[in-house]
Amino acid sequence: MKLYVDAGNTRLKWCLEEAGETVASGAGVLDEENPLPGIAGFASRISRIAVSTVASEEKRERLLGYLAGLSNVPARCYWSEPERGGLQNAYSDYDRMGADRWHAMYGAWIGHKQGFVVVDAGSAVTVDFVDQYGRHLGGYILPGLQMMFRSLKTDAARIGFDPGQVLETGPGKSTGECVNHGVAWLSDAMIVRILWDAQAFGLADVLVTGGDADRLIGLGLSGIHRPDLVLAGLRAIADEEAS
Ligand SMILES: Nc1ncnc2c1ncn2[C@@H]1O[C@H](COP(=O)(O)OP(=O)(O)O)[C@@H](O)[C@H]1O
Ligand SMILES: CC(C)(COP(=O)(O)O)[C@@H](O)C(=O)NCCC(=O)O
Ligand SMILES: [K+]
Repeated sequence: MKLYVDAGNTRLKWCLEEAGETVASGAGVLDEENPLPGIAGFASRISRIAVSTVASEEKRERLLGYLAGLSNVPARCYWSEPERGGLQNAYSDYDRMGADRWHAMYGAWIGHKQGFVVVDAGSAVTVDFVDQYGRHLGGYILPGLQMMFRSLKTDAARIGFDPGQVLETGPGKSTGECVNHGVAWLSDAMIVRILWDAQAFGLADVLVTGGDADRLIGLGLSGIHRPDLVLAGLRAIADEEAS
């Protein structure tokens, strides 16, 4: 069985694969004692461990320590690359790109050769454009939903509100509405712009991943929901490296 781990800034996602099929999957939190709840029963059958992470070095080392205690198989971390299988990274400092972005793009590239946008709505939101020739045209990094709520709460003394999963974008008539509608309104504007840019660059597909993907889709981001996109790219790369 092969274990794939996507450790983001908020949550860790994992899946176990055998003969090309996902046999188990789950999510956890890196800071917790067991960051992969549900994995223990499978530990003795693990034959490969591949990790994609954007967490701090300290957290990554703690994760590797946990994995070393779980299985004798050494865990290997996979990072951003300049090129793979015709997909070309736009960064000249390619190793500065978050591994999750590269793995998500590669996961998309495998099945979407007509050009695509990857929108990863995680702790931060990332948007990456790839054309039909596999050229990464570049991307954007924006604050994520919880990050925006947190900064409004902590950096302004008189903005009191309960953050909500609000899809209402009309002008607010209370602090809570102004914040919740405001954040939805901002996301709505981003969505319009993503769809506009996808068309302007001639990209056929929009792939949406990350914990807040449903929210963006609910706000009108018409795209393909691929919750597993980072893991799919990581899996393909680890397979290629092993063959
Ligand atoms: N069970 C959950 N725990 C934490 N955040 C969640 C959960 N479900 C959805 N979310 C949303 O997902 C976002 C984090 O997405 P995720 O893709 O897991 O992030 P990352 O890859 O940065 O760890 C949070 O901002 C939050 O709004
Ligand atoms: C932009 C990110 C924080 C997104 O990670 P996430 O919010 O999904 O945990 C991550 O991809 C990252 O740390 N990137 C490094 C900078 C870069 O990609 O240019
Ligand atoms: K992510």
